[in-house]
Amino acid sequence: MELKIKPKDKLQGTIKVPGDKSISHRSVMLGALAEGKTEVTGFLTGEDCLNTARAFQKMGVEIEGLGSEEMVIHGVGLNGLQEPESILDLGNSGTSMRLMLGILAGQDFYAVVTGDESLSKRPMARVVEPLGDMGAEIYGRDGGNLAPLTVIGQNLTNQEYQSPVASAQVKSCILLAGLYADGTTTVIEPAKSRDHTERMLEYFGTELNIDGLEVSVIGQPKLKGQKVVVPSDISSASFFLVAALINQQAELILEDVGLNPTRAGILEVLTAMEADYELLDKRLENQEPIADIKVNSSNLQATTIGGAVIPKLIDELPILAVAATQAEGETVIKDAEELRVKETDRISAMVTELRRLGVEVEEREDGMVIPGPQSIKGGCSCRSYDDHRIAMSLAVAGLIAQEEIEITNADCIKTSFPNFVELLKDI
Ligand SMILES: O=C(O)C1=C[C@@H](OP(=O)(O)O)[C@@H](O)[C@H](O)C1
Ligand SMILES: C=C(OP(=O)(O)O)C(=O)O
Repeated sequence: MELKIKPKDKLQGTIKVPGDKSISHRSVMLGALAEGKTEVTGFLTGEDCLNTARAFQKMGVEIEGLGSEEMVIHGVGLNGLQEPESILDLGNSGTSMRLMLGILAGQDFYAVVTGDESLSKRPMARVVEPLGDMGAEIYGRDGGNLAPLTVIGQNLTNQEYQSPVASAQVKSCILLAGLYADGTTTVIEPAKSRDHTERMLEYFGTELNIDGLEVSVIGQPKLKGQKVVVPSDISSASFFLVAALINQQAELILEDVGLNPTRAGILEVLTAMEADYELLDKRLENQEPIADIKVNSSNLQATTIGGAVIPKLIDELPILAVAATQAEGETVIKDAEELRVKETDRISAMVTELRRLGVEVEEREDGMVIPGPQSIKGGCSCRSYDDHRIAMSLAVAGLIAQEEIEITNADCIKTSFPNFVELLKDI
C-alpha cells in the first residue's frame, strides 16, 4: 500500500486508539498459562498480537474470538502446552519472539520459531544467552543469535541475571522462564523498562518481589485466569498527540490511554517541551493507570531526551523526532542506540527520511540532533523501511508539509495500528 498524505491545517475530534500492544501480547501469554478462562476486552488486533495468539493456538490453546477485540482464552495451566506440529511464525514481532523463547525454554517439547525478514535480523542472543545459563537449549543461525531458532525444552534452573540493556523483552523473557525454574529467578536491569509483565503476573496471582531495578519471581506458581481490559496504547496515541501539537489549529481528545509510568515517558518530554495537554478522568484498570488526554496546538520548545527516560519512550522516538522539527531550539536525542536494532535502524531511517522531506538533522551513533523550527518541504516519496513506526511518523510529518507526500510500503502499519489511516481521516 502507498499512503498519500495531503497537508492539513486543522485537526479536530475525539478518538480512541486501539489496545496496548505490550499488554495484549501478555494477556494471551498469561491467559494461556493460567488455569481457567481469561476474558480480554480491547485486545489489539494488529498482526503482532495476532501472531502471538496463533502461536498459542498451535500449542493447543483454545482461543475464542481471535481477530476481534474481545477474546476468551481457555488457559491450559503452566505445564499444559503441547508440542506444536509446525513452525511458530511470529511475523514482525520482537516481543512475541523474545517472550516466547522464555516460555518455550521450560517446556517438555521441541519447537521452532521464525519471523519475517526484519525479525530474522534482530538480535536474539540477548535472551538466548541468559536462557542458556538457566539450562535452555536453543540453536539458531549466527551461533544462536538469529531466527529461525530451535528450542529443545529443558528443566530450567533459577538464576540472578544482571541485564546489560534496559529491555522489557529481556526482563520479561527471563521472568517467564523463571516461572518454570525451581526457586527464585531475579532480573536486574540498568534502568527501569516497561513493567507490564510484572503487573500482569501479579494480577494473575503470582507473587513477585520488586525492589527498584530488581525483580524476582518464584518458580512453579499457579496463575489464575482473569478479566483483562486493555487500555489504549500510548505509543499509538503518540502519533495523534504530536500531530495535534505541531498543527496550526488542533484540538483532540484521546480516550482511555494507558499511562503506566514506565511507558509514559513521552508525557515527561512533552511537558519539558511546553506542550499544551491535559489528563482527564484519571483511573486504574487491572493494575494499569489510564486517562483521557486533551491536546492542543502548541509552540514547542526544544529539549534533550536521554538517560533513564529512554526506555520509557523508546518506541516514541521516531515521532518525537518529528515533533522536534517544530520546536524552538536544538533538540538532542541521545542514549538511544537501541533504536538501531528495532524493526529497522530507526535512527538511520528517520535521519534519511527527514532529510528527504527537507529537514536538517545531524545523525549521531546514539541518536540525532534536530534544530528547529524548520519547515517540512515534502513533495516527495518516502520509504517506510517496512517499519510501522517510521511509516506513521512520516504520515504525521506529511500533515504539516508544504506539499503532498507519499509513503511507500505502508502496509506495515497494521502490525501495531490497523485503523491508523481511518482515524487520521476522522480527525
Ligand atoms: O516488552 C514489550 O512489550 C516491548 C518492549 C520494547 O522493546 P525492548 O524490550 O527491546 O526495548 C518495545 O520497543 C517494544 O515495542 C515492546
Ligand atoms: C519495537 C517494536 O516492537 P517489537 O520489538 O515487538 O517488534 C515496536 O512496536 O515499535
